[in-house]
Amino acid sequence: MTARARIAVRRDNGFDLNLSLDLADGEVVALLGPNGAGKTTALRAMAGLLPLTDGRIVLDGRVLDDPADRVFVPPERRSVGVVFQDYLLFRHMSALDNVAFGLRARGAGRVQARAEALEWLRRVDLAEHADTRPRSLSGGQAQRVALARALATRPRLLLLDEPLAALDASTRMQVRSDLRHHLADYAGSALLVTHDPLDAMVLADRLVVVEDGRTVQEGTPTHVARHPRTDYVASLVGLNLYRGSAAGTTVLLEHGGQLTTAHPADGPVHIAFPPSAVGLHPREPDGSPRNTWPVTVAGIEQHADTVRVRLDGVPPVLADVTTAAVAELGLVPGRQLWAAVKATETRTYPS
Ligand SMILES: Nc1ncnc2c1ncn2[C@@H]1O[C@H](COP(=O)(O)OP(=O)(O)OP(=O)(O)O)[C@@H](O)[C@H]1O
Repeated sequence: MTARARIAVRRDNGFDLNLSLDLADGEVVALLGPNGAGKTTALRAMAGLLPLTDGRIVLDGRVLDDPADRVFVPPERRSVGVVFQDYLLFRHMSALDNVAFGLRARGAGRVQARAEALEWLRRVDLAEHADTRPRSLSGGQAQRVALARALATRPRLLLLDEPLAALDASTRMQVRSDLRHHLADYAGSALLVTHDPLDAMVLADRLVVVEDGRTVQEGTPTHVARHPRTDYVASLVGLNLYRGSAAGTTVLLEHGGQLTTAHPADGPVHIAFPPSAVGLHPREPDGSPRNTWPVTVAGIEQHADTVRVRLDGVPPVLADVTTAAVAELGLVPGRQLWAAVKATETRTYPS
């Protein structure tokens, strides 16, 4: 285990963070949660930018913060690299000097620091921009300089605070994929703070979902996606999630309606299916043993490749459709349709 932390921090406004985080060697953990959940607070505590109120942070067997024992190792003496949301590059320094800075601060000589910095810029494909100042770099390039700077000191723990948030959608996809490769090559552990589920799903080995200062769910992305425990997690990973009571393959939903599932169960369950599993029809579909019910379009949102349609009904449901279907079905708020979901597309698990 590289890092083991129990983080308790109380902020001036009464916000109270209390979570445990363990990170194994080479593991990428995403801290996922809505605004104000406490993700950045947790990351800042790990970095040493915010002292713990209570708890303990241990990295490679070394105690970094333990208020009860009056131990506090300052940020520059922790083997921790940080990539901030806005990168915090030094504007008056070239890309090369930005990367060399951390190495210099840790005692490397000027020539050696610059040589190593250049090597890191090469790894992130930016050697030709070594002399460029941050303001002349694109968002994606600045992000890579920030990553190179954080990795150059070979930290045991890499902290990334919304590392893709400042990028536009198309750059983001590419940088996300690059980042995934860099993280795969990185031997230490990484903690990624994000409120973007896709970043978390793509980049992390494990998700820790935080709401209001507490962990609400933890697990591999697949597990969390299939077994979301809260509405937030369900909507986050794009799942329709209902609580209900199962009797065989019939689930009576807590807030009305019923669904048929392919997997018999008994007692309280969660039942979930992805928005992509929901078919929308102008009239009641006949024949097949499906779940069908009348719905009304409540809202339409354009996503990367699909359009997500929010539908009122019993139960309410999210459906992902193609842009073509929006026109074909005349999808506008208020439009009445039928939703259909195959029993085999649903998943149930004990609640
Ligand atoms: N510098 C600060 N001083 C006092 N309270 C703060 C400070 N920064 C944040 N907080 C409070 O701490 C709580 C958690 O904020 P934090 O930034 O950690 O959440 P977050 O999950 O990272 O949210 P976001 O996704 O918006 O960055 C909030 O109630 C916030 O108002």
